[in-house]
Amino acid sequence: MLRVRVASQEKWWLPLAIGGIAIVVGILIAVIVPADSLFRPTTILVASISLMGLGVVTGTAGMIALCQLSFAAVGAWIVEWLSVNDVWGNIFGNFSFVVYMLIAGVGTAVIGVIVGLPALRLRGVNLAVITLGIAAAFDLTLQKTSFPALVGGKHIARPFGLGSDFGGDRGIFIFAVVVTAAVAIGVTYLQHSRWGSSWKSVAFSERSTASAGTSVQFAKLTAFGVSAFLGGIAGALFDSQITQANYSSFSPLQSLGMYVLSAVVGSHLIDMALLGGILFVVIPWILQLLKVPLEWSTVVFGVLGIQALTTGSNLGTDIRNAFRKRRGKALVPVEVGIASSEAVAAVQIPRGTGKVLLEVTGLTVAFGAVKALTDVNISVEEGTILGLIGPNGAGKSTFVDALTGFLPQHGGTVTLDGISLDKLAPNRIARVGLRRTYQQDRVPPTLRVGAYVRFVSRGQSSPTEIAEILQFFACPVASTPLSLVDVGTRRLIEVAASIAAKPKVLLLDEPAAGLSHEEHIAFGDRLRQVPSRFGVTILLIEHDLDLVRSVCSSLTVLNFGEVLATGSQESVLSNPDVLKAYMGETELL
Ligand SMILES: Nc1ncnc2c1ncn2[C@@H]1O[C@H](COP(=O)(O)OP(=O)(O)OP(=O)(O)O)[C@@H](O)[C@H]1O
Repeated sequence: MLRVRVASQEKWWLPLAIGGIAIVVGILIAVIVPADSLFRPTTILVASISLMGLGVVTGTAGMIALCQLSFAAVGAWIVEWLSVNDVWGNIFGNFSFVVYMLIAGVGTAVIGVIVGLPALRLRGVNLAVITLGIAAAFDLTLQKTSFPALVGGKHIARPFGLGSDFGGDRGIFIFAVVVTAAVAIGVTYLQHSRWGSSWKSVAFSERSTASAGTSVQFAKLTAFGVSAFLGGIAGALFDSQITQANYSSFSPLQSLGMYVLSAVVGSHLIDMALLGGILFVVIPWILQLLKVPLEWSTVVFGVLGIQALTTGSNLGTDIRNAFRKRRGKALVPVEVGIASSEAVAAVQIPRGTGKVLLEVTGLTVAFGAVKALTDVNISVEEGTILGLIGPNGAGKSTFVDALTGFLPQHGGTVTLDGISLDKLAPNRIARVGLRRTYQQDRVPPTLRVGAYVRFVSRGQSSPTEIAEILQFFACPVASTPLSLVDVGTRRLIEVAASIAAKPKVLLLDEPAAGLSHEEHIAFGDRLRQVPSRFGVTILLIEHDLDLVRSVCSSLTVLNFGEVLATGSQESVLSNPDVLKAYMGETELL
């Protein structure tokens, strides 16, 4: 289910308030500015809506889509067909255009989801080529078939019975203001919803998105669907303005220009989408005034695009960072502050309940000729912390990948609390109750701490519980942007978020990497409490043997992909084979 929640609980009303103010300002502009000067401002709003859609799929979800104006064309086509045939005019009267516009949005969203299907397999340039190809195909089709109003030699009726005179232009502008404000409010809430978090997560790491229990396919397709919906609404609104569409308004080249603008300004930010809308209309207009051929606007957009894509930044983020700097809130590492206390240090190494929760039997993984794991058998007892150690390349991370569904071709079986995980996709495995963290940083910096933890925990913990877990691991408060947090702390937040998901078993892949030795000890003190305090059983992969000694109920050693020893800490760490396997590292033992 889609749950909407803005970053700061107290400020859920803010987008509504800003939207309301924007509508009032828009009406004032409509009253003050002569009606015959409102055509371009209306087009700016239409372009802004289209850019907000592009901001979702490109700026937020990180996918290249070069067919946004094709979506607008689809929206315009649907609205024209419904209007020309006056399908429900007698039912909805003056409001029928609004109904047609919504239908156009939904219809275009369906097309958007279909167009988004290649994105499930393709990325980067390949996806760009496909979406540009789709734009070209739409363009050719529209050239051949044209729009219903043009074909019938008609103009569609404007909404609310507005005429095509200047008074009507004023009304259309006010209508466009209201629609733009509604879209901006909707996009803002969506960006802060679970969908929005999944888009930001998938842009940063598809693997960690799946590990958080979210379907990568769903995240990508919803981004395409929402983007196309907004494209369709923009197209329909444009039609209400011009009353008869022509294919030349939706060319692939203009879609390309719009993509570039979106990247340059950062149109996932609402104010920047508005700025993009202004540039989209004003640049060709200035060229027209200067009597420069309009095609040159494409060159201007191209130059801006090269600048944006090569620097990897956008105007919106740069402006916000500059403001932060001015207000003394520049990018500074947030202090971790995780420290040992005597009370915490006194907590004993956890003892299990005797029940086997995770059972791995005969796990075998080969990468071509390299046998990464051979017939590995491991069982993890409920309520314990099992340490999985071994030299570099022993197969520890491969073990975690295989268990969590990222190596589906593995041999052997894995059961969690009696449920077979063998045929399940990574996001299903996470939902069944086997979670993992990563050796590399996979925490999306575009989210805030609280939004990230809510996204990963999938509603398993209340806001109070989340605040408690964050405090327990000395993580920054929920409102902190993750981009301000150093990598070591981000890994702690990843652990805290995974615990907030209340999995049955959590696989931690070197969770303390990036922390100082003292922080390692303090982290170990917290970790020891996790099984009893949060009911989460842990399998810990760790090179720091001080940490391993301080938390693990038992140990398993992997070497060359095979289990070398398993049992209590004392028996394993004094095993001569283990000492030999570590060789140069024996002083560690
Ligand atoms: N995608 C892959 N393709 C080919 N070989 C791989 C792949 N992933 C891992 N391996 C090989 O499998 C073996 C086990 O690697 P793995 O990363 O699981 O070890 P590890 O114990 O986690 O090492 P480290 O402690 O350095 O993280 C190594 O020989 C590695 O080179």
